Amino acid sequence: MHAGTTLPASSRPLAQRLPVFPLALAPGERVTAYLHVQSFGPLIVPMALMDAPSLHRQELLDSILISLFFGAMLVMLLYNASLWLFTRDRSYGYYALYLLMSLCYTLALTGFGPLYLGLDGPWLAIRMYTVGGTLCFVLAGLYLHHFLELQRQGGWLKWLNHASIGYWSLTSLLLLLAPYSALLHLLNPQLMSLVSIVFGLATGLYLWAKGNPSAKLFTLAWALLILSSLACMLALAGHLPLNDLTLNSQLLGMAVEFTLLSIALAERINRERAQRIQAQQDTLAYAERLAREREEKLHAQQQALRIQRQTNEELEQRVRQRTQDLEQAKLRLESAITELARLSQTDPLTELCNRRHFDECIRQELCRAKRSQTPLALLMIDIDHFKALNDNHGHPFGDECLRAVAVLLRQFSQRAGDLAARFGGEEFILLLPGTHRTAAGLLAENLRQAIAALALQHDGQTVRLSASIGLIAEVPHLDAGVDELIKLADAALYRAKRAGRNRVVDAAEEPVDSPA
Ligand SMILES: Nc1nc2c(ncn2[C@@H]2O[C@H](COP(=O)(O)OP(=O)(O)OP(=O)(O)O)[C@@H](O)[C@H]2O)c(=O)[nH]1
Repeated sequence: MHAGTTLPASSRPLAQRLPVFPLALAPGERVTAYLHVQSFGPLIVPMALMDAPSLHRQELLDSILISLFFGAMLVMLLYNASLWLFTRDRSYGYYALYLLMSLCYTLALTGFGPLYLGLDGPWLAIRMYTVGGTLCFVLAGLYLHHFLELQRQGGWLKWLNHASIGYWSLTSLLLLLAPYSALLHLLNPQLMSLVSIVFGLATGLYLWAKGNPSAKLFTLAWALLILSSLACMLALAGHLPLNDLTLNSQLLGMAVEFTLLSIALAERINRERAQRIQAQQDTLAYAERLAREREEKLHAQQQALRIQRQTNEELEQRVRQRTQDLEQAKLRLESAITELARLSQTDPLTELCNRRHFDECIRQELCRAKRSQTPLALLMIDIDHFKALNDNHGHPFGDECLRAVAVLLRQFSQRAGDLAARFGGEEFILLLPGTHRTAAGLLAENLRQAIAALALQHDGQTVRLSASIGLIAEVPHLDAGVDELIKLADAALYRAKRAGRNRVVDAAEEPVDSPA
């Protein structure tokens, strides 16, 4: 009879997952049975002789326990595979694959795969066990790399793990192609398993000590797997009692390891979620702070703008005010200048033109008269006996008389271009451009009469004035000068004085009129 996992179930004497050989014995019969054992790897051969009901009871119990184990594995596998699908976090993907490979390995180890899933036949049964086991190390290494973030740790840890992954990948490939027995001495997988397991534990402990939050549960899970595997190995070596517990301790350890690793992943999800929430809160707080700062900046800018606008308005207002002040000052200055100019041209007592202004005007009028060859008349008026008047009635009254004569002079010089000026003392001069001799003589006579008609009151007395007038009126010849003109008028005046005063004398002839 032949039995074993490498045989199809149909070729086995009994369709059992473990090698079972039926023995039909009569009561009290003695038989000698020989068992030839051949294995491609380590094999436990716990021999037992039991009747059919006991075998079925035992098998049922084993199947329930192992099925529970597979069920738990399957649930965790699906759970982690779905987590990977939704999160795309490679830790979940590698862990799900790790569970899948562990499932293959344990299916082969327990004999469930070849028996119930039809995964029998020497090639497949052996590969499920060997390649499933080595791929477990590959995926455990990848899981370790991502779950404990060895990339971030860098250095020797990362490279040792890479080396372990490389070794187990190569072994998996070779085991797919070559028989296990041929590679056994070359690859020494038992020793390398021990090295990898110890490396995993050391890595977990090291990172736990460094404060990696995921390392704690990982280390616990890994340590439990090692302890359970150790218990199984010690039981097999005869150092511990070989019973159902020690025999299946590795499976138990794996179940606890898977559970702890799942919890570790769940804890990581929770931690990462908390970190995400914290990060979101931080981001929110940061965004709020930014918004607040921006608002404050905006407010400050608006305030600065308002202040600037206010300052500008104030400045403009001040500039406007200052411009108005300047305009007014300019106007005042101009009027002051005008007033000054007027004052500089005006005799303060009589408010007629003064001598200086008269000199300027007569020069211009003389030029114009020469250019246009029009007549220019000049009247020199001197109040008679003014000294006596001053002496008799006082100087202030003399001033009043001068002002009264000035009023008359203004009345007699109304045409455009006419100019009445105080020539000095009690002497006045009247410039009449464009006035012919006859008209000038007539005007001089009327003026004389008007002066003579003045009746000024002083101390209850009526004071009368008279004036002598020298007149010249002619179209000036081209060489004529102002001095010459004045001299001629003055000479006529002198003659009027000499002739008895209160009269008009034309420079060109004898006096035109004399008092009666
Ligand atoms: N009140 C007053 N008297 C003045 C002013 N200017 C000159 N006089 C006086 O006028 C007088 C002029 O006298 P005179 O030059 O001798 O001439 P007059 O007495 O008028 O004699 P005749 O001209 O010859 O008729 C002087 O006594 C001056 O003091 C003035 O602004 N106000």
